[in-house]
Amino acid sequence: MYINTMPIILASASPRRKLLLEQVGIVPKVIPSPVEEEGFLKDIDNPSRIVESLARAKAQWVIDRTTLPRVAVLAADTVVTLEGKLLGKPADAGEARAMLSSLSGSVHQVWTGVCVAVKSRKLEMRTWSCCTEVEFRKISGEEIDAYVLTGEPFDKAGGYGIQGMASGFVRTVRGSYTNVVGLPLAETIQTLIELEVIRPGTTQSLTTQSSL
Ligand SMILES: Cc1cn([C@H]2C[C@H](O)[C@@H](COP(=O)(O)OP(=O)(O)OP(=O)(O)O)O2)c(=O)[nH]c1=O
Repeated sequence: MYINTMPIILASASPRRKLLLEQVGIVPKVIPSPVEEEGFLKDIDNPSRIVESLARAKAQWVIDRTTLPRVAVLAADTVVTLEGKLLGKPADAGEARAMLSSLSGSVHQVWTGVCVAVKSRKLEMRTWSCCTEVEFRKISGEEIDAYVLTGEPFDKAGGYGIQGMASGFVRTVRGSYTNVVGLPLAETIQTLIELEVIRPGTTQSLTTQSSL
């Protein structure tokens, strides 16, 4: 239900971010950015600054390499915080189990930073972040073991996917749901419209009728 006014590059390998955009009719080209999180994680007391800096760096990496005269680049980064501790992606099963048991029976925050960079005659960059509070019910050690065995935790901040089998762990969500999945969709669409990257409309014929 949106028409691109210029090519959109998604600077992210996350299949979830691509799916969220496609769900509303925005079809991006994907060019993942190899920006690593390590150098950005020092500012532990300021998760919004961490995810915003990472999103901006991912977008900048792609902008620096594109030769297209008019293009929009969209990048994002997601982290989880629990009582001031930052949780990225678990490196192994032990770390995934530890993350999930720390999330059990408590409330944590999911932060996503987003950067939209539009290159035409000049470069305009907008960066912001969103925070959602997620409450997990108490989950048993057996449930954690079984969940880790599915493999779902490994490419996800905090070691879980709210859109997947961990949906049964979630008691409440306060804030944007799509922010938890990796891209706050309402704010992203709003920004893309404001920067004239997309506009409402459809390329499909409205006169198509089924023949009876
Ligand atoms: C909390 C949570 C995170 N996630 C995902 C969103 C992100 O893809 C991932 C966090 O990792 P990110 O580093 O933000 O993104 P990525 O490595 O998948 O992709 P890229 O760096 O190329 O942009 O965790 C879920 O899919 N569901 C959830 O419930």
